[in-house]
Amino acid sequence: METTETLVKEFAAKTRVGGDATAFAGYEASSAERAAYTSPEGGDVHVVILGHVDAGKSTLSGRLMYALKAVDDRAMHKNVRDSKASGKSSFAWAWVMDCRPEERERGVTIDVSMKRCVLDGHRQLVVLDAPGHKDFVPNAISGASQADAGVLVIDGAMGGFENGFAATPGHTGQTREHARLARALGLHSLIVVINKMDCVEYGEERFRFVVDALQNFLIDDVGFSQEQLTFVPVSGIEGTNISPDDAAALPDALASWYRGPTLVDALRAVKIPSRGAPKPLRMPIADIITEVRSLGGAACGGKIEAGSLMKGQKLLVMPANVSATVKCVEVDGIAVDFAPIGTSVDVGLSDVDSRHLEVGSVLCHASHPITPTDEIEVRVLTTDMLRVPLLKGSRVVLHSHMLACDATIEELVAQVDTVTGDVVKASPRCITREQSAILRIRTSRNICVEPVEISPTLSRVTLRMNGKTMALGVVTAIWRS
Ligand SMILES: Nc1nc2c(ncn2[C@@H]2O[C@H](COP(=O)(O)OP(=O)(O)OP(=O)(O)O)[C@@H](O)[C@H]2O)c(=O)[nH]1
Repeated sequence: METTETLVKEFAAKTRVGGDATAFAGYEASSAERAAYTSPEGGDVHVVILGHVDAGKSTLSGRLMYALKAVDDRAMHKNVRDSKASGKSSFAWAWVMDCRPEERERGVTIDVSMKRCVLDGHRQLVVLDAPGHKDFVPNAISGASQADAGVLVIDGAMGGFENGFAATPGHTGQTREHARLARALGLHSLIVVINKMDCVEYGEERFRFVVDALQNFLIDDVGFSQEQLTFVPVSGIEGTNISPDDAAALPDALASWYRGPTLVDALRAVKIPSRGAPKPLRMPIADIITEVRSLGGAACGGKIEAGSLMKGQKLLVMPANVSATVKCVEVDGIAVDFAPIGTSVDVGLSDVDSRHLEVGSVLCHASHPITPTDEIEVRVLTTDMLRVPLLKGSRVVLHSHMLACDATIEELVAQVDTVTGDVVKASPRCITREQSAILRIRTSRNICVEPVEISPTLSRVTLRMNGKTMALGVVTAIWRS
């Protein structure tokens, strides 16, 4: 067993690596990579659908897929027929996304499902439908960590919004938790969909009531700016206000007062911010693929968060630190020679044992790999779900991109001001709810994360305890052994 003394000795031998703009000074990007980094369109738009359980996320995602022609009439007729036969006809649209037998049986989303369609002339939309149930929040986190923008679905029916937004001891609606996740995981914009408007006769008063309450919370408590938010009233079940192509079908009760965008208009307006200078390949593994024959024996899927992937390229799988060669790259089942930053891909690898591929590992540029670590410094904001103060020695589950790992808080470095980041108290004895803090954390195994100055996406962390999200933030430094 490790004693405190051995841990201190071990820690003293490590080197702190903070953010450094010159980290990849020697990296020479290819011209195709540079072009992808400066493209005004910025590649695929990844959107995560979040919200309280039963808010209507899967139904809405199904409608969206249909409106954008990713599901045809035949497939929809089959869903209607099959859902009716199993006595679950109200879930026909949700079944477009919820494909697992267990999900269909229980009428709940368990894992994130991903579907792709054409958003406009040039861009693809990748929809990640996240589960709303509190037991599956880790899956919602991994969905949100791949996304550029979020759609927060609110049940607008009387009592529905109130239930999802509740914040009483013993019952916290997932609306609050998901909104905080969306912000902490760095989503650039949030489309807030007020769903089930058919249940309130498309009334303006109800829409305004829900928007006012949410706007105050999202701006004052969560930290979104007004410009990052768009509010859209819809009915997923009736297909109302989903796409501009259906504009003629707006019910009079809504058309009489609503002049804003449809959901598809709001999605088309999502802009991907500038990506800065090209960086070496980073692709966190989101899933291991076993059944797609064209990809071969060692294959995985994920989103390229930095750099690019090319057929024939040599790379390193970290933290295992084993090399591999890219045998093939597929985008939506179609083989490509090159895939740039921001693309969700399936990759077949050769010269590697598939046992080295794990969800949460990262495919890296062969000469500029990520540094694995088991000691990190994070700057976090604790949530109102933190009931027991954080202490030195508190055990948590750390989530970052696709990985989840047991971890221990080794040191409360400082309590800092939530707005300015200035140190309020060095080495505090404890950290309570809704406080900002710098913590040193030791993970139970080597993980791949990067300081926020180097990678905004691979630095985001969520700390959970007893199934609740109790702190959200970013990695500020790692220690190299
Ligand atoms: N009246 C009405 N019912 C809706 C609407 N959208 C969804 N529902 C119903 O709400 C229930 C839940 O819908 P889902 O789409 O499965 O909800 P969800 O948010 O994806 O559920 P989880 O992923 O399990 O959290 C189903 O019975 C739907 O038919 C709507 O716009 N109006």
